[in-house]
Amino acid sequence: MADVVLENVTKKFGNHTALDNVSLTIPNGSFVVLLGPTGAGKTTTLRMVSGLDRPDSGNIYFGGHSVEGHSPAQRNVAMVFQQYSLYPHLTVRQNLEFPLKSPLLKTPRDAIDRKVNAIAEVLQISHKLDNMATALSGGEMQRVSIGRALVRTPQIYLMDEPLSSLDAKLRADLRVELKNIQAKSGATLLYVTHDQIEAMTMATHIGVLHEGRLVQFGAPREVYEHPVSIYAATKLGQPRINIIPADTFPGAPSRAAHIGLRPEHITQGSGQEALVRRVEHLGDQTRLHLSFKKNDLITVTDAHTRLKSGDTVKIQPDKPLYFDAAGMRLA
Ligand SMILES: Nc1ncnc2c1ncn2[C@@H]1O[C@H](COP(=O)(O)OP(=O)(O)OP(=O)(O)O)[C@@H](O)[C@H]1O
Repeated sequence: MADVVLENVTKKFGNHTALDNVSLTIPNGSFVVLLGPTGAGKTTTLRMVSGLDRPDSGNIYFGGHSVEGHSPAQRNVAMVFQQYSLYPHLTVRQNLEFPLKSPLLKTPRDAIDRKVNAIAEVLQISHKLDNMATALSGGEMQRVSIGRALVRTPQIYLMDEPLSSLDAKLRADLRVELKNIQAKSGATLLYVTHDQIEAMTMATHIGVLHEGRLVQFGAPREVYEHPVSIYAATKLGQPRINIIPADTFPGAPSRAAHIGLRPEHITQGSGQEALVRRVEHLGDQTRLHLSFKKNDLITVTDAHTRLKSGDTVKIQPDKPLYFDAAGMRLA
């Protein structure tokens, strides 16, 4: 494994710029998650690193060496796509051992068996090893695709929404397992998702893409606590950050046009009165939907709150973030 570096990478399709001068370092052993809405350039970034596609300008380096013109095999990358791609005429076991049976690798039979059994266990498909790949559910096929990447030791794993077709329970299990595998093995991952829980829980670094530009790159907490813009702030946090006019609460700097308040940064019990519009009990957490000076706000409160719709509650901001009229963060 090695540092993977993108340097001023630009990619156009016709006159549409899919990636605009992106520079990014994926440190050896890191788990980098790319976040952004559809069309932001996440998959294109992955394809540039994989060698499936070539940048129009800019360079890509693996371990300090340019990989210009190198195929995915020469780059030694392992890819998992949103949609499984298995060999239908092979069993699950044969699919999983396929990458290890390359004549170049000369992996001994018992090592192949050990690896395949271990990965099958992690992915909860041990009981299906002798099934044909086509005799599986969609979620099982996707697990085999992930497994086929994980049996390898590539320079970098490239994963494009690998968990999106799985049900919630399996998704949560695999999130933990993928993170464990990466942390233990020191593997380097570049991972695309729309799911911010995946991003927050697995990433060592998050890259936020906006219309082909990398607008922020940093640790999940850093992006969460110090977003560079409203756009970046809204990519993390569930419920979403509240964005309200700067004069809603006193104390905003003169250039501020908006205040950003994370739901947990609205203190209750003192301050000004807000109207409770709705109380959402989620079990471990209760969300309050408030109306305050014509703004809708969402905050979190005690799971056993007695508040109900129509009540009033005093609120004040804690750790407000300020943004200018263009949505850029003010220091
Ligand atoms: N082969 C292609 N031909 C033409 N346009 C393309 C091609 N691949 C991507 N694009 C365009 O480039 C832009 C970035 O696409 P990309 O697939 O990287 O977005 P994304 O962030 O991965 O989105 P999604 O979350 O929907 O997968 C989009 O506007 C897309 O339509």
